[in-house]
Amino acid sequence: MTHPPKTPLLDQVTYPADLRKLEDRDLPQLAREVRDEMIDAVSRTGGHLGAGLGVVELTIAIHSVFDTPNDRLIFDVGHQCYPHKILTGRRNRIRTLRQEDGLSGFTRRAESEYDPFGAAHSSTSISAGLGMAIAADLDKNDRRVVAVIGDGAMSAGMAYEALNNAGALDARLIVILNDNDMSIAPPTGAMSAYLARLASGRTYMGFRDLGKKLTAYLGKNIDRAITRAVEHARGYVTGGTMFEEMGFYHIGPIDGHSFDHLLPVLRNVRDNARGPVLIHVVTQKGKGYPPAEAAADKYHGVNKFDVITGAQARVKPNAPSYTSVFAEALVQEAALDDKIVGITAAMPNGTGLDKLAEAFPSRCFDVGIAEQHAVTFAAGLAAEGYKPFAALYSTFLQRAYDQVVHDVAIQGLPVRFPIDRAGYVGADGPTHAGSFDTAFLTTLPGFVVMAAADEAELKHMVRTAAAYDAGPISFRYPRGEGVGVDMPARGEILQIGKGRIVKEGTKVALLSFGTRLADCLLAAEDLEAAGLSTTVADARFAKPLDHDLIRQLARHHEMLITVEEGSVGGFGSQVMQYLSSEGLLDNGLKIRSLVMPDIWMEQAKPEAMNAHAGLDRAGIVSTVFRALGRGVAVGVAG
Ligand SMILES: Cc1ncc(C[n+]2csc(CCOP(=O)(O)OP(=O)(O)O)c2C)c(N)n1
Ligand SMILES: CC(=O)[C@@H](O)[C@H](O)COP(=O)(O)O
Ligand SMILES: [Mg+2]
Repeated sequence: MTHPPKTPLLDQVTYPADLRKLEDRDLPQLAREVRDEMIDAVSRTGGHLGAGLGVVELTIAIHSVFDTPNDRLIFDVGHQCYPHKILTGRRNRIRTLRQEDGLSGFTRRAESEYDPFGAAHSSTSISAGLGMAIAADLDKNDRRVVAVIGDGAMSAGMAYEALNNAGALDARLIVILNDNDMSIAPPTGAMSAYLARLASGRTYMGFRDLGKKLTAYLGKNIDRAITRAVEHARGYVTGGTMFEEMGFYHIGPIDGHSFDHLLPVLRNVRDNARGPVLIHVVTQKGKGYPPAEAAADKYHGVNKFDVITGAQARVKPNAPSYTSVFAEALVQEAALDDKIVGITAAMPNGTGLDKLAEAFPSRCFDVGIAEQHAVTFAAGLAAEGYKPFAALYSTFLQRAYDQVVHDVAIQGLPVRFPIDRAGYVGADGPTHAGSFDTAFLTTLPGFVVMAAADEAELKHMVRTAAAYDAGPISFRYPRGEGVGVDMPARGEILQIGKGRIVKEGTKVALLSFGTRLADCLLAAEDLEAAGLSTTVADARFAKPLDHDLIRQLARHHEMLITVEEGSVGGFGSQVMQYLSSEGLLDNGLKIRSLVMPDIWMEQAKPEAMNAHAGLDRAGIVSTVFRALGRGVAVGVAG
């Protein structure tokens, strides 16, 4: 175990006000120390490393030039905020990152006045920054607003909606485009190619210097009309960048690791900008840590690691991950059906579609951070007879809800939705929890909504989805590894709308949707030990429901408990709706629906989050005992 780094200069800096007392010549040393501190901290906590390493100088320069927190600084996504947190009074907690009761891995308003806006889902910073800039104008307050957005985040439509509006409002907003030519994976899309051209255009760099001198010459009181005329003239000569065409004064590209570049430009813009400015900085993701610089993913998200070697701690899994089971099953089906195609929104590795891309490069599409486009792009493919698997994390699917409704469900198009990271995800906390997908999909007429109880079930659901062409179909599964069940060589085609009894009993019925089945089986052991004969069933489908199974459970048990790792409004609500409409609640059936509590659950280990939610073995048993009016379950294991 390495010792925390020696940081004599950083030790003098708790807040940006301390940083602003330093001389410019001290800042490179401060950057070295911030980098060392961050590498040591993340080596102990795990987390997002590469992005933060790429913005150490930029973060220092911004806090040095702007009067934060009065001037607002917003980071897009926020995964690159660790240097920012170290410099804004949170260094003493930086080794609690992403742990229960620890610092968030993203910016959070509740955590610090230096975090004026929470993030984690990408491409929101310009919109939020514009709102704050307009608020400053309305308040007749001259505070500055700075939004730092990455090249990956610039691939999402929301960023253009905001640029478009900012240009039209002529708002005093400073956008810093942090261009490291990386998303999580190498970036895709025409914007990425465009930025690469901008960053490499020698002439462009030359003229920029003139542009900067010109800006410096334009004093504080220069009339906006003249400034805009100059900008258009410059744009005309240089062929105008897209950003200038959208009304932004575009500066750069400049070296995002050079204080000689950063400080004069930021001071210049701070003192002279009268309208929207976009500063294009070029940085390196993973900068300053050779293992990260050398890695294909630039150590975007890492486990704990050895600082000396960069080797990440690998816990030997007891079972394959759900993501890998999905990927292998999809490749297997795609080999048998050339109509199967895959779509990811900038998450090829996270969703496992990188495996499909390796096997069938022409049938796998990374559309960038563009979930809305991903879903309607998939709908277009389905309209032409293809079998698109739009693989999205549950939380990111939220961004495309209207596309799911309007472009897929209403038209009944057979788009397949593999929903990964369903349920609590652990360290990424409430912004990434997969809580609402069952609720927002089961309300849609014609949708088939499944959840895998284990990795074998997931394999069946991939095959079932591949074979199902009658309309949209989804199947959810959690982050992490499976339960270790035997796997079939190939999945079976499940009968749509049919669940299964896993264990027969007579008094209590536990009806699970998804991977809570394992805890239901453990709870059944405890209930049997307490003299309560218990049935355990796996619903498999939240839509269409297995009405025969539900009727049977309701009529032949004293109590029915539904269990799901999702919000209210999902599976349990569908079951209650059915029971009430069929009068099956009229004869005294005791029923409880176990769901995620109606709170934003803070980050912790997923099993702890499920325990806090009452969705684990102990929580299920306690619910039964309370419903039966018996004391808290005594001697319950787990
Ligand atoms: C809406 C949304 N989709 C996907 C993600 C997952 N994600 C987190 S960071 C990232 C890449 C961001 O790239 P960039 O903005 O260039 O930042 P960098 O990591 O390069 O600093 C992605 C796709 C997300 N946070 N939000
Ligand atoms: C910052 C971001 O949104 C992604 O990096 C996300 O944290 C990935 O989640 P997984 O680690 O579950 O793939
Ligand atoms: Mg990037």
